[in-house]
Amino acid sequence: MDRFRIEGRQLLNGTIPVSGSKNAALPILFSTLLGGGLTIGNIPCLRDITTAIKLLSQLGIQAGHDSSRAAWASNISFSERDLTPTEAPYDLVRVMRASILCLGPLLARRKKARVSLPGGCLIGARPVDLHLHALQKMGARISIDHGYIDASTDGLVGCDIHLSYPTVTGTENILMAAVLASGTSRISNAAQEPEIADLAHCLVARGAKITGIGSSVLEITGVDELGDARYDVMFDRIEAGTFLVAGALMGDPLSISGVLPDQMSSIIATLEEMGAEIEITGNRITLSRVLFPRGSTVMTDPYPGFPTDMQAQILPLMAISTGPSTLIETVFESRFTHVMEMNRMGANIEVRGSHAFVRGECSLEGACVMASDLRASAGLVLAGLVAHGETTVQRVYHIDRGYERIEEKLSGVGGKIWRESEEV
Ligand SMILES: CC(=O)N[C@H]1[C@@H](OP(=O)(O)OP(=O)(O)OC[C@H]2O[C@@H](n3ccc(=O)[nH]c3=O)[C@H](O)[C@@H]2O)O[C@H](CO)[C@@H](O)[C@@H]1O
Ligand SMILES: C=C(OP(=O)(O)O)C(=O)O
Repeated sequence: MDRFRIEGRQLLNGTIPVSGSKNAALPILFSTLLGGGLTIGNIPCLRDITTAIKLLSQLGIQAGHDSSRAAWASNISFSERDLTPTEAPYDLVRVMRASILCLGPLLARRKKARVSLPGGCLIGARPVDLHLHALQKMGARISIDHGYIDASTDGLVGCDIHLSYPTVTGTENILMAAVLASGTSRISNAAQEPEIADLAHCLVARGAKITGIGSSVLEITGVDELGDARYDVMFDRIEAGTFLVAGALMGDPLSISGVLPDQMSSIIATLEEMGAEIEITGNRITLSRVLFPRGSTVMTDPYPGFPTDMQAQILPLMAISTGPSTLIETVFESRFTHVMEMNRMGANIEVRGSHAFVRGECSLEGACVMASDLRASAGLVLAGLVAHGETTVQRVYHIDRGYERIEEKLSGVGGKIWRESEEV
């Protein structure tokens, strides 16, 4: 197990290139189960991506290279080798919930799937009932057996699906299933996250018929098969937002490059409200540290709202602000595990239900803290960057799920952050 050691209060100056998006790359990777050959570019080197490629290989999808870290390439070609396997086992689903994304494609292409139930996690219960109801409506027979979703069909049939909540992976699973279903499907109240549009554009490039991309109503007319294509994954909005907060904390100035600023408006607006002066030039965003950040009220929401995947990262800025802030988490019921650790660094945050009340005016101090999930880890790294003295963030395997070489990217702009092996 690795940990990060961070020497705080170093000014960050320069440009950080933003990597390909984890949450766009994963559904695109699982879409290879729909058939056809696909070369994917701009794939980030992340633990979740290697897990996905391992699962795909067990499901008969061949990656055109050795996907180990040492031999990593950001362009990888995928092709179908064997259409018989249909099981996503617990040991892989357990380490990555997004494995549920193989359910829709497997059912559509192979008419059968056995996928371990992902179960709850530290950020909330995270059921998949909306995925299952929609697939049942399309003609899947589904039962739960010893912790596994057992699904089969004689052929999926397009239909109207209204989602009672705009679930992200739910929308992606249904979209992928509908692409090979017979007839037309209409998904209303679909999630509108840009990563879903990225998946849809990739499917269209392979011959899928989808309209309404980027909106809350998707219409899909099924096709018999998908063709070959090459597709580059979009930038990671959450990685980009994380570095923007680093800029607001310690930028001198700090830029991020390779982004579409329009897709980051809620994060940019929040930072501006807190006092950041943000300059946007093409696909680059620049800001400097905010000497006296203002407190704010931020509520997480589905896109285009403020992303829940950014709430742990905005907290250190709130903690040092000149006035109080309130952070309201509406997407997941228990996504505040980082608060206790931030309080150990001197923050003054009180959680009551879905609300975190941040007193502000704190001077954060380095401490030994423990990461409990992916974004919690990122929030603790940011707290370490602005804290006085040394911070140690333990269990950084969480951050390796979703941030590509974060310590190298931060060191490259002047941060003092080192990866060390943790003694167990
Ligand atoms: C791999 C990926 O893209 N992960 C993202 C995806 O997760 P994920 O797709 O799991 O998140 P959802 O949008 O599905 O979940 C949002 C809310 O809906 C609830 N829900 C969801 C499905 C369902 O069948 N029933 C149900 O009740 C969940 O418990 C949660 O409270 O979107 C989240 C919300 O933006 C992000 O935090 C995750 O980073
Ligand atoms: C919660 C996240 O990922 P996942 O849905 O894969 O757990 C995340 O990216 O912050």
